[in-house]
Amino acid sequence: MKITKDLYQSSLVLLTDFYQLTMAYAYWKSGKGEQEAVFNLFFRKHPFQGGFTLAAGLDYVIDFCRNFKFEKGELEYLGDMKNKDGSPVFESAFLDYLQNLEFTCDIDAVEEGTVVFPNAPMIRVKGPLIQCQLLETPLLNIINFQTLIATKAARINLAAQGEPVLEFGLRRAQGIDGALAASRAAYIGGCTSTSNVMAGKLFGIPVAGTHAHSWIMSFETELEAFEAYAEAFPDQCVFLVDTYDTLNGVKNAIKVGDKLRAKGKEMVGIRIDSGDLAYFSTQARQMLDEAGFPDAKIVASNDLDEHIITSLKSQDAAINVWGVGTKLVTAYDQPALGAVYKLSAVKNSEGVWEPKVKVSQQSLKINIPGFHNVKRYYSNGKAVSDMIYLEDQEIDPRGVVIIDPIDATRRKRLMPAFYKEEVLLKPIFKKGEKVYTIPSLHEIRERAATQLESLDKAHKRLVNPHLYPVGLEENLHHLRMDLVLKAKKFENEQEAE
Ligand SMILES: Nc1ncnc2c1ncn2[C@@H]1O[C@H](COP(=O)(O)OP(=O)(O)OP(=O)(O)O)[C@@H](O)[C@H]1O
Ligand SMILES: O=P(O)(O)OC[C@H]1O[C@H](OP(=O)(O)OP(=O)(O)O)[C@H](O)[C@@H]1O
Ligand SMILES: O=C(O)c1cccnc1
Repeated sequence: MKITKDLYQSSLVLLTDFYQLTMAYAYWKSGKGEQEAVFNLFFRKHPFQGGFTLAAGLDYVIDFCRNFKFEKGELEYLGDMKNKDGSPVFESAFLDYLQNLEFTCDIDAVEEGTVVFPNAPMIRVKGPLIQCQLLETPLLNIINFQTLIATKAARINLAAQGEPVLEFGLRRAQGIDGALAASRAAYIGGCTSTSNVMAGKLFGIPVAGTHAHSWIMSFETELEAFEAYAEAFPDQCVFLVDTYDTLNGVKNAIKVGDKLRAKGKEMVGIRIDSGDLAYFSTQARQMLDEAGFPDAKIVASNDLDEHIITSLKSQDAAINVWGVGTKLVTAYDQPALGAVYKLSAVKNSEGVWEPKVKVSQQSLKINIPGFHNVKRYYSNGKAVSDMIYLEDQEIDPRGVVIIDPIDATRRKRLMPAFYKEEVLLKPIFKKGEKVYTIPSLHEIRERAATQLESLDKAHKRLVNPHLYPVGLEENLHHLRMDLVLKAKKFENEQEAE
């Protein structure tokens, strides 16, 4: 998949916040540009007040990094930028530096389709400060959106309890790229198909759909419209029955269904797009069954989301297929995932790594220092805990204490030897070379399904989910606390002066 080549004419290096470029310039000018650093991308809170988040977007990140190159047009644009006094913002030697800049970072990341939790790194970038800094905005842009939509899709699919969810969002999505990325993420999250034909072509997602009210309205009668549709698509008839009178629409669908059957064809089903979906679906089911169409599917649409689907299920609605658009692709009712990208270590002039924390008034916002990774422990296929640990830390298989990063009184003792473990950050780039084999979108979707299956249902419920335990390995916890206390002491001393 090539987002840069297929969707855009040029490289995406300027798809960044201006301050990344001004910082890059200042790093370069101060001689720090090549200093090695580590940044981590993570979020602090699950979206939708949920208990899990589903990672998506890494494929775009890989594509972005592989095409990370300042070309002539971009350099000319930057070269033309002027300060208030008319002097150039970026001196030409810096533009020469950018022209020669090759992507040389190490990137480790959780694979797409992995269930992820707050505070644990989803992506770790190690490399020269300038490059790490320039990756911040595009990585956040890509991961925040696709992860948000994949998570929404997973919630909707969980509510549908394995019944097909067709993604219908293109018309209401946030622009062209928003729509395409949303269709991709929705497929990862478990949707069966998309109505977005370009997403089908670009990503290999199955495309599917029914027909609109305009089709019915363009004929004298609904029956004629159904007959003409059956003529064109004898094997793929899903009749939209609610243009005039829903139950009369079902009767017309049955009439055309009988005619199709006489020709050796079967109607696939009907779609209901308005009114009380529980009432009309159960009525329609009864009518279809009595007319000898027990296998005809009932598709429902109309502003559905995970909560309405759950409610319809609790009302015993006879819906088999769910068409979901607006609320899926716009991530209703949480417009953004708040993932951030924070510096966690720099290599000093003696070549020694120095872990870094940003001390904040809110303990929630204190980052995790050092060069760390995440291990997930599984018992009988179920995920039991995630541990964030310093990568060079020996882990005692006989016992390890993990400590909640926000509330240090919440601790858990684990016996790693009892569990199957998975290291979640996988090598993606080494010194700028891709070392990861990108799975197909279908494999990513499979991984998402397996990952969601590995999560206890207490963490998957839509309302008040049980908190999944994620903790800092003891030594990392102490390192973090020491750094925070040191920084606070320094702050206090400065205040006293
Ligand atoms: N039985 C039900 N239980 C819960 N929510 C439902 C039920 N039936 C429909 N809904 C949802 O209620 C919302 C509004 O439905 P409403 O009946 O007002 O739509 P409508 O006005 O008939 O449709 P339209 O405006 O498209 O003609 C939609 O989000 C729909 O999915
Ligand atoms: O409701 P969504 O989840 O976004 O699903 C897509 C909607 O798009 C279509 O409606 P259309 O655009 O014709 O408008 P409508 O609301 O008047 O049916 C379709 O009939 C669905 O209702
Ligand atoms: O195919 C459909 O039924 C469809 C497609 C887009 C939006 N609403 C419905």
